[in-house]
Amino acid sequence: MSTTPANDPKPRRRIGSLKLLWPFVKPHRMLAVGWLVFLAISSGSTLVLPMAVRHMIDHGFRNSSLAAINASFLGLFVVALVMAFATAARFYCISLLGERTLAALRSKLYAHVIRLDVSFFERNRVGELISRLGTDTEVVQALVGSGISVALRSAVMLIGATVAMIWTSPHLAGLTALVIPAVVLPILIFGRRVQKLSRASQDRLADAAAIANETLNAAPAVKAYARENIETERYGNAIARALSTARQRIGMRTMLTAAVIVLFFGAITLVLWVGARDVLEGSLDAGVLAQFVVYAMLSGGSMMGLSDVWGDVLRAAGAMERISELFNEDATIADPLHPLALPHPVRGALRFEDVEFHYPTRPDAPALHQFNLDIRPGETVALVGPSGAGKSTVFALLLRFYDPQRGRICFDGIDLRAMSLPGLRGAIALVPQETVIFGGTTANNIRFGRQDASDEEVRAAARAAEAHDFIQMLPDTYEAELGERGVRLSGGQRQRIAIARAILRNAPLLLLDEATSALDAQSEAAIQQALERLEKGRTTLVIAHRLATVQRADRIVVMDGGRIVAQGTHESLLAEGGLYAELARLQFVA
Ligand SMILES: Nc1ncnc2c1ncn2[C@@H]1O[C@H](COP(=O)(O)OP(=O)(O)OP(=O)(O)O)[C@@H](O)[C@H]1O
Repeated sequence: MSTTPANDPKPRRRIGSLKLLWPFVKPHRMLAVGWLVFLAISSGSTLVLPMAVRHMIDHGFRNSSLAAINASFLGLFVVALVMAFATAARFYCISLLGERTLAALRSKLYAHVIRLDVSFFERNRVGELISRLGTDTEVVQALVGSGISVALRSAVMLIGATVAMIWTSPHLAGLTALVIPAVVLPILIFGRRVQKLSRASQDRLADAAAIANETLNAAPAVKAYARENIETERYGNAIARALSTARQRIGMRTMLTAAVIVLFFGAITLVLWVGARDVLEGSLDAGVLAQFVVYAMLSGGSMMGLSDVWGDVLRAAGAMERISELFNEDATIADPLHPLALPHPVRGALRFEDVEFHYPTRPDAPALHQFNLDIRPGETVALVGPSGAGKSTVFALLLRFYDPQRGRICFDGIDLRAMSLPGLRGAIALVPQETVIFGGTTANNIRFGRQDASDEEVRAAARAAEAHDFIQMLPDTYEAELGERGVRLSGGQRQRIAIARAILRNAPLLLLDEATSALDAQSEAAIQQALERLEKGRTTLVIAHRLATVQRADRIVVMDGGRIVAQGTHESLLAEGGLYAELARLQFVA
């Protein structure tokens, strides 16, 4: 996903990526229109000011009647009032437009990313994604909320002041035009370099953010291995790389700014010098020269505003390009055009037909090989085998986190790929090896299993999962805040929350991945009963490392190296000897 500056696309295409912003700006175009109107008013009133200056110099002071002076200054004040109001209104419109655009962009980006395949999250570091949601969108907001405003205002002022300069003195304006290329050229040359460096520095920052995210999330592990110094150095190096790119960018921009100012004021001084000689010769009015000077200053200021903002435009274009890369990522695991629904009621028959599968990141290492398995409705099947045998992979394929490269998997006779994802996943309850607890109350954490469950149902599920007792001991019981900023649960407690979720989900297919591994013997015995009740009447696949779980199963499937090497009951497999007997002898302890 990260692109090296060396293969950067052409700047024109880069700037073109800003077009992608339009759908986010469009719903708020009235703000943009309001902004344009106020921009016109404020720019207009600014352009009127020099005329008032000329008027005062040419007439006001010479025929110094008090009434005329009063009128001049009152006029000036009114123009200033209009300018103030229009400027404030313009600021309001554009800032709000920026915020709204950013909010819409962030929401849409998140909604897109969260739907991407599981493999996408394996290929990309979460820290980097968070940086895109944060930093990149902020850069874009800076452009929409102020950069574009400065750019357009400067452009309008530049055009207005230029026209006014020509109108004031075509002779001096012509001279000015001759020296303009000397000012514009450096902007173009340095601008391109600034833009390349902008993108590179954003990339480096995202790298650093990814490291921080990874290590801060695993702070206990870092401490346990006393790696604070090593990690600090790693992060420091990443920041140093970001800093060095940023320094190059700042250096380039500094040169750009200096060059523009020197060249511009050089040009203005030259023109003024000629104008002053004209005044001395009597071919030019002093008032006209004064008016021309003010317009020239205005156009100079605008020009600088433009050169300043050009860097922002390029930065935002770079950021938008990175954002659009994310938008261009498509989920390959997606709903078919005309999804088939599971029968009513769901029976729960599963069938793996000649399944071949390797993880996208490991094309040379098949995780499942010639995998064939038929599971009857309501059957409880235990998957056993050494670590890395492919047991969790069977679950990942059933959940359609990945599609097999060959063969097919059917649920009640329907190929998983022919179903909608919510249709398929809605029929599955998973108790994973690692339970994730989200920020929120205990009740809502259990409700993760089924959003619309009532408080009563949540409690009943907790009771059945043997979680009620420990929840009662929490401060605020079911309303206790869990997760990062709340109560931390033990491994066994988390596992019981996960089981409660599965109970609440009440799905026809139950996937238990070492569901009781973190429990003590007493809780496990109680939970085994709860699970046994839960398994009644639904198809259950259990990944088991423990004898107790395995003996409960109707059938045991022994896996090794991505294949099924034996299957049967506990007794028959023991009698057969082989891998199962060996595992049983070791009590399945992995
Ligand atoms: N996301 C992944 N990307 C690449 N390879 C993976 C991924 N997950 C698992 N593998 C590989 O696929 C093979 C099967 O892994 P799997 O997790 O299915 O084994 P398992 O039998 O569940 O092991 P365990 O009992 O240790 O959990 C292993 O060689 C593993 O390294």
